[in-house]
Amino acid sequence: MNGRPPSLHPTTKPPSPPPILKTPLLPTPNELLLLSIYPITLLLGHLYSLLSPTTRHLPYDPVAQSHPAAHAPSYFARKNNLLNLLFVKLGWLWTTVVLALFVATHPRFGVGGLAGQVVLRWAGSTGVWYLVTQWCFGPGLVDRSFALTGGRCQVLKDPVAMEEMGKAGEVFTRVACKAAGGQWRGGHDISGHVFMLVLGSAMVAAEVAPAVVSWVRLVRDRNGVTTTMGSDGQETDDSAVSGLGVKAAAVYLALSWWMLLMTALYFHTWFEKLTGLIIGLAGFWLIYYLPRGMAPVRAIVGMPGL
Ligand SMILES: CCCCCCCC/C=C\CCCCCCCC(=O)SCCNC(=O)CCNC(=O)[C@H](O)C(C)(C)COP(=O)(O)OP(=O)(O)OC[C@H]1O[C@@H](n2cnc3c(N)ncnc32)[C@H](O)[C@@H]1OP(=O)(O)O
Repeated sequence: MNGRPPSLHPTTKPPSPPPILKTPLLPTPNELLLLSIYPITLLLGHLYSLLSPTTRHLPYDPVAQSHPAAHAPSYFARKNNLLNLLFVKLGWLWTTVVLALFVATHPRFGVGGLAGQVVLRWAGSTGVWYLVTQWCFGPGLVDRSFALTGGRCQVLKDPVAMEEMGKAGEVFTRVACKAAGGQWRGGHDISGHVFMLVLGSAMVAAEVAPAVVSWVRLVRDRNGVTTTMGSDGQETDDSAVSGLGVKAAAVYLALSWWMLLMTALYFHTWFEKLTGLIIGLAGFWLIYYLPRGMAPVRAIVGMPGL
């Protein structure tokens, strides 16, 4: 002890908090919160299906990826439910229609090359969807990965056709297999529903969210009677941010979430849904995050809301 009282103003600085990893290539905390809706929906839906007394004892057909129709626990557990046939099976068409409606009805796309940049981002996402589900220099990636993991089309009704296919060692598609009266079995079947619902809804949300955020800001400003100006200083028109395009997008996003939940509840194994989610998010990252960190690419495709 030197008899001196301890200083009230220590000269050494308190340790600074660890630096937060900030990179344009990763989602911001708010974006992460929104994106977490996908894994949470899949996880809770799947857990419910394992625990629920109504579904857990029902027979499940791993080849059809569903409960047999006679034992379907609900209308949405049947493949021929109307939302599946009209909304998901034509899902990319609806994604395109909703995005086009948004661009056509929102005034911010009237000037500059903004609409062109949305079309470029749409084209990128469409390319990803096409390569994964439809065609990738032959069968799409979903069908290729099925064949690579040991899957084959078994044409049970026609042994000759089956032998021919076996000899050719062809990569068949699920659609062609079903059309030939066969069963697509034995491989890892990435959930196309999860992939497409995640990629399409994330794209629509990313494009439309900035307009809704500016609308929320406008309402808040009005409540405080401060201003009716939008973020760009122009007078903001309510219909521009809550108009037909935004309403269509809201309906589209609600239906996408519902069908994702239904897939989580009644279809596919957990791993097949997980791989659908990972590929869907990877596709979204490729089109919406990678360009953020590459200035020349960003200058061409832009970013939603900027
Ligand atoms: C700002 C934009 C402006 C644009 C301006 C354009 C300018 C350029 C100018 C000019 C160009 C114009 C060009 C436009 C073109 C646009 C692109 C199109 O629209 S193309 C046409 C539309 N086609 C689609 O949309 C197909 C979408 N569907 C698919 O891709 C597949 O069906 C997919 C990926 C959704 C699913 O494939 P799975 O159903 O075969 O496979 P799994 O998801 O693994 O499911 C396995 C089984 O489980 C059932 N299942 C799974 N989840 C289910 C659920 N929730 N409910 C019921 N069944 C479920 C399924 O039904 C399936 O059964 P089971 O094979 O049918 O027997």
